[in-house]
Amino acid sequence: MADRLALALHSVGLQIGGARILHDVSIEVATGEMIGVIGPNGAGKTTLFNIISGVLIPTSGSVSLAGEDVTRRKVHQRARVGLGRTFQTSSVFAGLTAGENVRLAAQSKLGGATSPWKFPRADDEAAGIAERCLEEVGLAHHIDTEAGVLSHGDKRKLEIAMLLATEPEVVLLDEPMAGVGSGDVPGLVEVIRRLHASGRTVLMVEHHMEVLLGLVDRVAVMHHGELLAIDTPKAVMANPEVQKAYLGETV
Ligand SMILES: Nc1ncnc2c1ncn2[C@@H]1O[C@H](COP(=O)(O)OP(=O)(O)OP(=O)(O)O)[C@@H](O)[C@H]1O
Repeated sequence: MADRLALALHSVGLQIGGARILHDVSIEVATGEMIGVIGPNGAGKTTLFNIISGVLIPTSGSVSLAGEDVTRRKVHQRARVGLGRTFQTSSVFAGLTAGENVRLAAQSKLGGATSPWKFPRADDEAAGIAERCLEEVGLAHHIDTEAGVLSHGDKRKLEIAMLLATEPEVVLLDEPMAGVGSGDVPGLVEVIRRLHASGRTVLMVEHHMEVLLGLVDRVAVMHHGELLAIDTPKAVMANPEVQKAYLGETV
């Protein structure tokens, strides 16, 4: 079983000064599984993503990707092992077209120039990848549209296309629905569902509970820097400890 784990956190902790930010977090994610990460504000969800992606190094415990210990590896080294991530805030270049944005992401993977002023010819490999990835998120018709004029929902899809261009096996989505209008939610949900259906392993922090519960295989609940529960959506929502942690909030 261990060799089929896409991601394993073993007793991960993070202490900053006197503050205990994360404590004893252990999570095993099977290849192809989709996990939702929830928890009240300040519970440690973003910190957890930062530790998985290498932005932060834990002060205790270990992180493995596809069976490889990456605890002390840098962000770009983890990308090489197959980890990709989107952020809460948009990371697209507003002045470039959707196609150019994805080409830049593809070039970073291919090891080419990432400067927007040094595009290789349109028929190169990166351009092909860009077309394929935009197609996968349903944005092929926007290949020549300036990213800045896309709706929030389409910008989120574009970020996912940029992520796909780096060919990740494990994908971290940080609040993909944030700022997205209700009309754009179903389309974005469908893109995330396909991401999962294509066999990729997905971890998603999302406050939009209805969306999250309908998508994921399991839910990890963070509370005060600890993992309170990890189980199926149904079991987690029926868990009295989880309900107590959310007292005063709508689950
Ligand atoms: N560098 C740091 N130094 C001190 N405290 C920090 C640091 N980074 C995070 N924290 C604290 O750690 C806790 C967890 O923060 P984190 O951003 O991971 O929570 P979160 O669950 O993502 O919250 P939200 O839902 O509001 O985004 C918070 O109390 C935060 O103030």
